[in-house]
Amino acid sequence: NDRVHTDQQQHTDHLDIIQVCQNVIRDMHQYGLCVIDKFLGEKKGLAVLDEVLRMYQSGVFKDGQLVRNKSTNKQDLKTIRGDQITWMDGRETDCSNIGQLISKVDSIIMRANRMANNGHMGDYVINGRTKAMVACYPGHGSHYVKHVDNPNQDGRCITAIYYLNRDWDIKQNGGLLRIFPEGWTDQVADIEPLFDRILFFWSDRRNPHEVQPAYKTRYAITLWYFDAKEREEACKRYQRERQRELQHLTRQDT
Ligand SMILES: O=C(O)CCC(=O)Nc1cc2ccccc2cn1
Ligand SMILES: [Mn+2]
Repeated sequence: NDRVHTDQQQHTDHLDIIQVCQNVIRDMHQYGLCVIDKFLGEKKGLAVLDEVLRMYQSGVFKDGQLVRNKSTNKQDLKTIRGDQITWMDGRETDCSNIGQLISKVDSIIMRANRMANNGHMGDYVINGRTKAMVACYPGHGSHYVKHVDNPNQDGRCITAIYYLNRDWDIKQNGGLLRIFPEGWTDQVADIEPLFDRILFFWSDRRNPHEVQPAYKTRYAITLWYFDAKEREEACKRYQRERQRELQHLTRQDT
């Protein structure tokens, strides 16, 4: 009966995926963002967290964004390091759980993109993504100023962020992600960076967002998915700029 069990299990897993994709399509269409909790389940979530912590201990993270912070009393600018980041493709040794997370996000994004009839999932044709960016906010007030991930059509259409923070108390620990969805006049979306939670949102100007100061180490893994056409255009633009630069340089030489 265990064979039946596994077929049954695969069947429900299959249904879960379809259900998840329908939720993603609906929420992205209605709100431009989508939050899913219990994405991997406790066991697999902890395995991913364990790999991230081991990587952090090994010192591969580089200092990310420099963030200026006007200290209230004195006028000197205290710079608070924002996030520390490292990029990975998920095939690194001893990172198989991070690899499985990436594959699961890929399958949901690609399937949702196929399932959505035209007009939904933004009419994008998703054909690739960046590597995974593993980020850590070391606490003591590190934050990320309000910004747009893709302000100038670099090809990225969906941001996917997987959070790894257990027992996170937003009042004590801060680190809230606040999204200011364009078109929502007086509303914001406050997302707590909770363990085993995944967030999807349109990467362009529709979703300016900020990370408020964190007072406990705060981990997240981010993937950005490309729209085929926008990405192709961006690469062509980049090539043209490179050509112009090179011609300019060679002209200077002659
Ligand atoms: O951790 C979160 O809740 C979101 C943090 C966040 O927005 N990170 C981020 C990090 C980035 C690093 C390099 C370039 C662009 C970037 C845009 N966004
Ligand atoms: Mn961002």
